[in-house]
Amino acid sequence: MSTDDALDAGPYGAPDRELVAAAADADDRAVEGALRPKRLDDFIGQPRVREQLSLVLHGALRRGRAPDHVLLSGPPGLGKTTLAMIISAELGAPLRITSGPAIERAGDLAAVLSTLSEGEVLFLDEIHRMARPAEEMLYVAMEDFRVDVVVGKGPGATAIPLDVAPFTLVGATTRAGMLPAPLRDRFGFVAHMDFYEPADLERILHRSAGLLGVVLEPDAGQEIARRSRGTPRIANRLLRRVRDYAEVRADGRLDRATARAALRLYEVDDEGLDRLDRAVLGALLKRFGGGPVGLSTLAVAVGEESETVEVMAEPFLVRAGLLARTPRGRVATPAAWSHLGLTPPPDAAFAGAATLFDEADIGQGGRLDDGDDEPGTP
Ligand SMILES: Nc1ncnc2c1ncn2[C@@H]1O[C@H](COP(=O)(O)OP(=O)(O)OP(=O)(O)O)[C@@H](O)[C@H]1O
Repeated sequence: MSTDDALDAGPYGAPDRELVAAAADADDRAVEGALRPKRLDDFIGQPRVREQLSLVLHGALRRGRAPDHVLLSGPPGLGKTTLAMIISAELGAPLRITSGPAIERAGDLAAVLSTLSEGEVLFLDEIHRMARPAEEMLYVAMEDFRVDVVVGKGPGATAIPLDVAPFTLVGATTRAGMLPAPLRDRFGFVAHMDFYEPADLERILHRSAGLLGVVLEPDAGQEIARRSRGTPRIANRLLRRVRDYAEVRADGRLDRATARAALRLYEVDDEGLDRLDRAVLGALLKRFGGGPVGLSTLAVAVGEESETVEVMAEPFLVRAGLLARTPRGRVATPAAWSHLGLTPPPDAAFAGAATLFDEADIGQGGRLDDGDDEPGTP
């Protein structure tokens, strides 16, 4: 098997997206649910978001009113769903969960909104993927607690206004830049969630190990945290894989040697890069000489959707200082070349020479020209 094949294949020869994919198998999802912190005090890391949110919630509780609508934005697996559940728990209010892709028509949203009870928290995951007509209905509902249901078609169509009980919308998005401004502006509080520090991930891992009933040795915790791409979901998932390895192949102890061996088996490298990250970097360096190259060209080269590369791989690669988004396309940094053990050609474009963008744009869907229309892009 060539190195590239090895990158493309999982431990059993099948494509291995398990460690990074947002969709875990049913078992993993059940465990993931059990590991969620239930109250704001148990939520580790993100101190700014926690403090700001705490003020929003406690201010509303003191006034006895529903709090402002909340938008949570950031890369997958950082705890947006967990925070939505915490908001409902802190308010002592019921939680209704739906998602943008499930709302294909305005009528789907009207059905949800018209059955909300007073004070209910509505969690709308992937809010940027909701149908346009539903978005317009949502603006009105957020502001006036009313929906206009249109009956009939053409000139005879009439809008029947329906009252909606005062509710709190918690929207979550990996691409805040894709939300139309009128929708974004109707959120009273926007929380930008950032990747976690390794020390916070270590605390999350020890808490999770306690809940799973296993003893995680401190240096193993450090090792897993360092390779978790700043993401609690990945940290918890790696912990479960290390536990499997310890139980099946070793003496059951979750120590550093076992953690290292398990992570090697699952193709998580020293910096936490997984198969998709390395495939993206590999294509950028080996096929496009380090860039600049457009996002969709890069995505085709690794056999993925542009959105998968943009949401799942890029934010971390940017954060790790391996890739930069520039107006002309994606560019590898010198660190990317050395990470893959390659020597840059003398004419390689380096990110340092290009205009860099604020990290807040990355993963929030900040619209940059991805350079796809650039003449000469392969
Ligand atoms: N701050 C935290 N402290 C402890 N555990 C956390 C924290 N944040 C997230 N987790 C854990 O990480 C897992 C993923 O979190 P969650 O599902 O809330 O992420 P998400 O941002 O909603 O992801 P997605 O956008 O992919 O749905 C959960 O099982 C939860 O246990």
